[in-house]
Amino acid sequence: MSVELLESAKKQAAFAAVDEFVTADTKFVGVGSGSTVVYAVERLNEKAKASQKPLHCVPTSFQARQLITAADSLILSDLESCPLLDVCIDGSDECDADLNCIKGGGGCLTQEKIVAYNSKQFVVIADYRKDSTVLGHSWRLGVPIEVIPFAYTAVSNDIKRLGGTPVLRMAKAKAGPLVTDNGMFIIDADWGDIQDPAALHQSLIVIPGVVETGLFCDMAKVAFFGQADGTVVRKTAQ
Ligand SMILES: O=C[C@H](O)[C@H](O)[C@H](O)COP(=O)(O)O
Repeated sequence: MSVELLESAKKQAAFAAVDEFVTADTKFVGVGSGSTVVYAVERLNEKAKASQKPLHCVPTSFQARQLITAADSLILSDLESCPLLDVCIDGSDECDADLNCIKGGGGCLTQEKIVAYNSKQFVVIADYRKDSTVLGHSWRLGVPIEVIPFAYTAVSNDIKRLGGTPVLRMAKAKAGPLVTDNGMFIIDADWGDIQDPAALHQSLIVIPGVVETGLFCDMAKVAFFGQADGTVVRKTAQ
């Protein structure tokens, strides 16, 4: 599939989600991170401009903050000012049949989970490649796990004990590890097909040094998947 068609699939998904979940009554929106969210912000900005009503947007990353700031009709906000959001719209690296997600492929996950948790609705937008049945099946880069730098070897050893294969994520244009928006490292850990993502998350989150995992379980109720043919498949959690 061409890059143009893939981008178009992302855009269709993002526009469909914003059009359904951002209504005249919507005031507070969580803005996810990644390449698909760029189109959601474009649509949010169009809606805010057309309605002339304030749309307060809480970012989930430095990237999201920049997108909101660059959009001339959106109001940049935070969880102190807006502790409960109407909706959070975010991308995903893989989504299973129950709409559990793997997130963090772009290095953002902890702020994303906090914002999604503090939203009345969490809506996923993605292209068709992310639509899966079992997590870990199509996303082969591993589950992103954000860790305190001091603890990364200890956490890696615990991940091995849990049957995973941990890899410290390295930066692209800097020597050494990737450093997240929170000053942390990311370990990508592969388990192959993950039959019980909630149980795996629980095993990981109790390890000292783990800040958050990229397993978003039982959070999304609706997902929009842009297709290669320009249509959008809307799925609800089973
Ligand atoms: O770290 C990045 C975030 O979790 C993204 O939402 C996720 O990687 C999906 O990104 P994209 O829309 O670029 O596929």
